[in-house]
Amino acid sequence: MRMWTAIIPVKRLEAAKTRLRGAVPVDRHPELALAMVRDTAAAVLAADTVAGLLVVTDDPEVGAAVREIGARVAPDPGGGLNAAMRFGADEAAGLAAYRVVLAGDLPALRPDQLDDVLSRVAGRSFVPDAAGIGTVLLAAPPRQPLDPRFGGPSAAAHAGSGAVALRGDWPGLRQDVDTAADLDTVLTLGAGRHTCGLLRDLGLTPECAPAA
Ligand SMILES: Nc1nc2c(ncn2[C@@H]2O[C@H](COP(=O)(O)OP(=O)(O)OP(=O)(O)O)[C@@H](O)[C@H]2O)c(=O)[nH]1
Ligand SMILES: C=C(OP(=O)(O)O)C(=O)O
Repeated sequence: MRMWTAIIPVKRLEAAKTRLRGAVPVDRHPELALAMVRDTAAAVLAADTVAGLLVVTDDPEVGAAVREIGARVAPDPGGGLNAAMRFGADEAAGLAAYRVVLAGDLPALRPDQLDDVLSRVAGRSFVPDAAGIGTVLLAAPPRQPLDPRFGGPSAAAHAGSGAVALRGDWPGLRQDVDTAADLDTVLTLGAGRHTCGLLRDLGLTPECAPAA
């Protein structure tokens, strides 16, 4: 089986998920951002096709949480999301590896969905988000630069740059959480245990992913 190095960029928690503010009480907001990162990272590390996970972040709490489950941490180079992805994939992981970059806000991701996607990758490829506008995953085979074009209508930008769009039945993978409405959808898809636990603590009744 082809083994992938996964990369997840994560902003500092105090600056993260601004469009999601108000979905939970303000004092729990950083905790929600962290819970989503932890669930995304755990699902990635549980995938059979993934050999290792590198998280690009300057946030000490995120760094400690993902190290605890076996991820490596690289510092944020500055310059925004695409710079962090490029650094993680092309420099820290290195061009010799199979590299896949994912957003850190996929709390309903399931390992088998990631395995299914990665088993289909031939050249540089991406998975559009649930709305078909953004991107949740970009993969590059060895020797091919990642060339990330995240931000705004990035699905069109990735297609325009020659990446292949992969489509399949991967609802957890495709559901990133940018807004309160996205969080509602995740409640029905089944969030991972950290996000689920936090939401339950807040009195909500989320569907939860089966224990790994
Ligand atoms: N390391 C790093 N990660 C980033 C940066 N900007 C965004 N990310 C991460 O990239 C992923 C997708 O980003 P967004 O969905 O736009 O998340 P966000 O920037 O926290 O959300 P908004 O504030 O609502 O725009 C998340 O895992 C973010 O934490 C950055 O400058 N550096
Ligand atoms: C950065 C992106 O995501 P979001 O819309 O979740 O910020 C993107 O899809 O390119």
